[in-house]
Amino acid sequence: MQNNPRPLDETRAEITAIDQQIQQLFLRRMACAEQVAAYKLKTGDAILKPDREQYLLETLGAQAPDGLRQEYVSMLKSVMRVSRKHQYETILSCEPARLELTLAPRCDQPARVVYQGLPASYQAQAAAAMFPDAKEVSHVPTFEDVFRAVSEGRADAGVVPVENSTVGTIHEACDLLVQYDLHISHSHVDHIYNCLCACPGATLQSVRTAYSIKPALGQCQNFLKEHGLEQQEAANTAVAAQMVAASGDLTLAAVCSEQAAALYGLTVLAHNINDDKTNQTRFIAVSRGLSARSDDNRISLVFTLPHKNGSLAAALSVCADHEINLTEIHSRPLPETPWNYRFYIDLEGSLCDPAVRAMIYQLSEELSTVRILGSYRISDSTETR
Ligand SMILES: O=C(O)C(=O)C[C@]1(C(=O)O)C=C[C@@H](O)C=C1
Repeated sequence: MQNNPRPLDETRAEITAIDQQIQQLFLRRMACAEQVAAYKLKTGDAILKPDREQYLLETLGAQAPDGLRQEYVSMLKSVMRVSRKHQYETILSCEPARLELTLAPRCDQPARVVYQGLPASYQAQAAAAMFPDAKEVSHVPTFEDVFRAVSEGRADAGVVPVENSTVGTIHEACDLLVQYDLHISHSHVDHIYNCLCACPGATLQSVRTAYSIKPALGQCQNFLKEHGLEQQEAANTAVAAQMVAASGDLTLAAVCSEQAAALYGLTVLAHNINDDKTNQTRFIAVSRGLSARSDDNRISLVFTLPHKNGSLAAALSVCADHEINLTEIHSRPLPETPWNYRFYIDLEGSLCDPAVRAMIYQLSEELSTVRILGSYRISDSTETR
């Protein structure tokens, strides 16, 4: 390092001049990318050419000085990534059918809606808020039953929770989204106010055990621990309420909504016992067939990645290059391949946006498995994500 560094303005003036030169070179390079795109449009050749990229990275990388090789290679990778982006956009604008999307009409008023649990569960409340005019609303014992009912055509939409603001992702729903060929068509966020409820005559002193579905227990950990309550899992908050009511046992309590307490004849011993008073859950509706509308503002994708250095960063950079904002990412382990993951991402936009389509085209060409889980509109004013 120099003891008397050059004044910042002078160095910045030189940087600006260099950046102008780089810009000229960049424009020439992108003009080449357009030529390549025209050639590949005609020949149907793939845009991504890993061998060619590897050759450039190795030969040009070897010419860079040791202390700057990594920096140079990173820059060259970015240049080639945006060169591909430009090619995908160019080709897709000429031939939109390159991105094969079979779209079904969106049904905002499904006749038959199914949810897991029992009436007065949070899912039941979400289903009613999402589809108030449904002709037939049914409930089934498990999340998988919801997916099965929709896939087999016994229901037109299934409502499941996917994420809670306190305990995070509801993994089972995410796994089922991959196992079943269904798509997210609607999304809804509800505030969740859990209460401790027990049979009439019970008190906070008499209850010993709290029953509920695992995420609901997770949302009330501080309260349950402070009151020394043993925690037992039930299939659902409303199932827990019904079970406690049927037992008549003054030592048992359910963590459920006020509505569930009222429906099953329980007394509320403590209102809003959540650790986080802003506790909210996001529900989705799944339907058969992928649908899209121009006023959709969220897209969900799932993909797997090669077990290679930088592959997740490269995939996310593709989203950023197309200026598509990422709102959520999480991963799930891939069964039977330890330490390999499936990635779920939520992005802002609609499948009708040309930029979103170009991004999906690039991802689906460059990653081995990309599935569009849905394009939908975030409907509730509480839904900020
Ligand atoms: O040479 C090609 O086939 C190109 O498409 C050009 C280019 C590049 O920008 O250098 C871009 C994408 C390929 O993966 C390899 C190289």
